Amino acid sequence: MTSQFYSRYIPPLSNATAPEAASRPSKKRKLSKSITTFVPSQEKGPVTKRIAQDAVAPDQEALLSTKQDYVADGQAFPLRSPHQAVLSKYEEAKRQSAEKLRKSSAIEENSIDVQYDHMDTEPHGLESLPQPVETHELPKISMVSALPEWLRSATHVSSASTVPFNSLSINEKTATSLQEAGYEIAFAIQAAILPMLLPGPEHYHGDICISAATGSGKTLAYALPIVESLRDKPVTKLRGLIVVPTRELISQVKETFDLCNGGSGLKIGTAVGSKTLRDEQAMLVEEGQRYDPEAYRAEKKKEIDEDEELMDWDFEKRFGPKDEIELLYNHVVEYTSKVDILICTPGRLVEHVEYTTGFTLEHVQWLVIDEADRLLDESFQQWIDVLLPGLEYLPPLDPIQQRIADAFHTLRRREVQKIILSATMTRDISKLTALKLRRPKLVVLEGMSQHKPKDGNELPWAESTERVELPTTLEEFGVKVSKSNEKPLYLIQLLESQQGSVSDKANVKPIKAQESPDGKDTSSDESASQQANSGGAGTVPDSIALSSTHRTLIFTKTNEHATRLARLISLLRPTWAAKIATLTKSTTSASGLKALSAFRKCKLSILVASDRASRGLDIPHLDHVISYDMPSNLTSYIHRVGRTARAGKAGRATTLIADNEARWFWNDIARSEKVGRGEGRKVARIAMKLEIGEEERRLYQEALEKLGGETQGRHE
Ligand SMILES: Nc1ncnc2c1ncn2[C@@H]1O[C@H](COP(=O)(O)OP(=O)(O)OP(=O)(O)O)[C@@H](O)[C@H]1O
Repeated sequence: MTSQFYSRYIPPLSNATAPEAASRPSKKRKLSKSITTFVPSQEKGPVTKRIAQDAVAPDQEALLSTKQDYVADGQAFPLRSPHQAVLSKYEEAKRQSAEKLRKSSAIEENSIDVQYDHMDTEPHGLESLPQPVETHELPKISMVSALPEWLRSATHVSSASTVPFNSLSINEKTATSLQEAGYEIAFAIQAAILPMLLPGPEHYHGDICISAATGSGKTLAYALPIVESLRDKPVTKLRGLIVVPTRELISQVKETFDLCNGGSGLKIGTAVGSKTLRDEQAMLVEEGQRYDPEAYRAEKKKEIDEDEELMDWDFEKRFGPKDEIELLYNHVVEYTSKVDILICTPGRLVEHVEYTTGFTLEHVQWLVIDEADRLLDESFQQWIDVLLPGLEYLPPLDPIQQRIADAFHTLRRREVQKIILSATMTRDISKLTALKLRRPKLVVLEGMSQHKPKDGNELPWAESTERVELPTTLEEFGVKVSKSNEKPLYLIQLLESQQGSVSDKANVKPIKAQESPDGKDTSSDESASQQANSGGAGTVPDSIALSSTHRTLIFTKTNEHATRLARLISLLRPTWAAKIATLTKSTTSASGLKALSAFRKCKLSILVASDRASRGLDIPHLDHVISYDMPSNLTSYIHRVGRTARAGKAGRATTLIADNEARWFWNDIARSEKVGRGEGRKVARIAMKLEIGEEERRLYQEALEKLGGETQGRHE
């Protein structure tokens, strides 16, 4: 309405029609400039007046056009100041532009009318337009201060604080079996955790999260107290539940439990998924019968339930026919657990909770989640949502117990001791909250390195809990690969370099990283290649045999890459073929375990694996980990290299770095402030000059073609 009103009354700009023009909301107002003019006043002394070019009242305009007087508060004042000349020029310019505007307005009049009909504009005076309220930037909150108190105030354990096992209150039989296995001294994380979990004055009443480097002995830190607490239980019930991410880890964790179990008679079971569910069910739950006339009568009443029939039908379809047991008169079926402790993957656990009749979590007292960050990252059939209700479930009391409970207002609550562990423990509170931890405590194993950020200040104590520690005995190297299509040849040369006697042929030489005062690594490719040994064999070194004691674990980015790389190595070095195996997600459980076992026993020298093998695997005396493909992130790097240099032993980790990966690797891995390394340790650059002759190159091409043909054949 307003705009229509204005459009109808907008006259062409002229002195005579100036009143309407002055009050019309002009599109050009946006462009208007304010001019401050100094005007002397006879009565009040000098006054300052603002003139808006397009908002001049008609009477003012008329006066202004005389170039003699000026208007203030509706009154005309003669201009007498020394600025008169300047003002006159301004007035002349203004007059000319008003003239121009009038002409163009006359032409555009109609169209302006149309535009104004549709414009929702409001008249506006000279007062300043409302501006957005100035906001003050909120003070930055550090990530650490946003964490709950228990995550900020972790208990820090020095890696030097080890104690003999016999100083801890553990059973004599357990101590003996540990001693027989060569375990005399409890590692630092064990020395810290065992008193918190074993009965005694230092026992901690609450859940414990543990962040400690790879190979620091976390498995024993939880296995030992669980066995100690359950060893005297007269009846077998499922009381301990250990959840790990992979099948390979299950058998490894079981070995540690077996070690602690010496003479306790506890039954330790596993749910791996390598057997059929039905076979596994038979191993976990015993079906028997109990004399109970009352329950028998109740059972009879609810027989032939349609829902039950449907459930049974579904069950049989999926798992095969159910074994029916012949029930004696006045007897009911009774299920009992065949295991005290169960080690399982989350997927298999969910299947047993959902489909195994008689499988119950109602007696579980210990829950361990190993490699917690990985398990919490992946939902695995919402395993936590299936698990936790089972751990919170309270069986109904019999009438007498119920009356006593009511009389004393007893609050019934399950107290399951939860232990959450990882070398790269998550501080993601949303993930940890899902575990419903009770009075949680975070225990962090510190490295030997005293971390100092680049500015020389000590990190705030809490912030350092974000760091991950690498084993202090680990040596790390980075090898630049100039041409990524020759990466397999670099790998072969690297593998040959470690076979003792041939090391001098391999043309490998560590380069001391040259650190500039600002911490930047200045060692260039040029300097690297200059320092490299220029000699080389230049022929096909097919006579080089793999050392029978030296083992290398090679990581690739996918299962497919691992399989192809293992095959390519075999094609390039046929004499090695019998000493190479792969471990990937697609490897069957049985063959994976077989390969691992052979690798552990040094029957295999090279294991090519995907990241499936990067978590938790313990291969004693593994010499070398090679990241053939770059790890996807820092966490993955930490776990990969952590397969070596375990339990205080020496170990090496080498990463092959393509040109486009170099910046990320050196900045985010090698020089990351989030990583704690042993005193004075840093990732060393290795200059490796590829020394291959024409014959080797030809063989390489042939091998690639053969591999390509095989892969194609597989996909056809
Ligand atoms: N007190 C000890 N004395 C000697 N060896 C030990 C002791 N405790 C553990 N070990 C050995 O140390 C190795 C590493 O232990 P473990 O696998 O528990 O490490 P971890 O901290 O769980 O590592 P990761 O984070 O990689 O899973 C194993 O070979 C184990 O047998």
